[in-house]
Amino acid sequence: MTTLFDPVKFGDIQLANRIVMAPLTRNRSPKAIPNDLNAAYYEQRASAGLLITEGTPVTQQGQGYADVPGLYLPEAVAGWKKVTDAVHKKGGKIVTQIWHVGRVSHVSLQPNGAAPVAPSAIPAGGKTYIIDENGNGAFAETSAPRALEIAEISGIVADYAKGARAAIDAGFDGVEIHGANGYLIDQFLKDGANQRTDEYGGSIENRVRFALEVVDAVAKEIGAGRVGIRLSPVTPANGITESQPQAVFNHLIKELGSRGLSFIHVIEGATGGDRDFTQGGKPFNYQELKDIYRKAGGSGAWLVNNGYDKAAAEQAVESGYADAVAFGKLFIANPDLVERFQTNAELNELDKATLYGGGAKGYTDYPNLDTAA
Ligand SMILES: C=C(C(=O)O)c1ccccc1
Repeated sequence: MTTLFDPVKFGDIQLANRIVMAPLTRNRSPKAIPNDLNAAYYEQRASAGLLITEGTPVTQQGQGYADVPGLYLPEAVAGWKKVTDAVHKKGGKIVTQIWHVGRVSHVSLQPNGAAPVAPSAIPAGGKTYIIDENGNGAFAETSAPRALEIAEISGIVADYAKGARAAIDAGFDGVEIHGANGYLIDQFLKDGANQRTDEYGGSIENRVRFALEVVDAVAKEIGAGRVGIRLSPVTPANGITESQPQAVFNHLIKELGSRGLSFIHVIEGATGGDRDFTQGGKPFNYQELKDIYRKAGGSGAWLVNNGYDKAAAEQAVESGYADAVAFGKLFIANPDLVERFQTNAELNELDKATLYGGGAKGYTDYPNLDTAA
């Protein structure tokens, strides 16, 4: 019987175990440049089967929060090299999550203070994290977006491919395309954010077009076996809504089945919240989604996430439903989560006050079993 501690292949990427660190924004890379503290943080967690870094914008236009690391400056690629070198020296594997926030941004973060872009001029609502006029981190309402002109879209698709190339140049083992949590790709997928009347809006076939163009461009650039995608069919994150999520994601996953991807990463329920949350008036069927993917020829690893503990993760893998499980908050507080699971050791408590922004406190100062002894 397969267990969490057995190796697994994510396309071209070989994992030593099936315990994955989920992407986690931590806002500790001033000027969007990864630094030595970031390298230490990821190195501490290198025993994961796979590290998926925090969301990494492919352009400044794709940046939605202050102090997140990017992939669009040469200094940032050099900064990421420190991270990948440190993780690889520990025998770890690491991919970066390539990201464009779309409407979830603020004019102070955008090139020339411009409006954020989106499929349609529909605000996300909610807040984002900026650096205020006094140089302090602060939460601010997201700015009203403008609708992308159709002529702009191919350029953004190319930006993802450039970002993926930069990721490989920075030493990453691959990329995860951020297609979840109400950001740009999710905005195109869902009818609450996408009310376009051209070939990128209206029908389900049109609304998945942008996601598939990004997948194809990134796979062409770095090889499909190094490309995963994160999806969140029913999350309400960042004000996103969809009236028929099962139909949208069944169609998308069928299209992804023929593309030879490394992995499919699915957030079940509301991101960071209720696993049973749904949209469209009926429960979402995740098993159906996976079955359609496999039936369509999808051989990528099936990675699940959101609120799993060790027992639930073991059940998901041992039953054959999931190939691996991603853990977010547990990896923040437990750098050696794999060893703690293996030895049934007590887990560190998460300090919620230090999740975003700041320095080593609540970032690189969580004890591992050796230091705690
Ligand atoms: C990248 C994020 C996501 O996917 O939700 C994110 C961004 C800011 C805070 C928490 C999470």
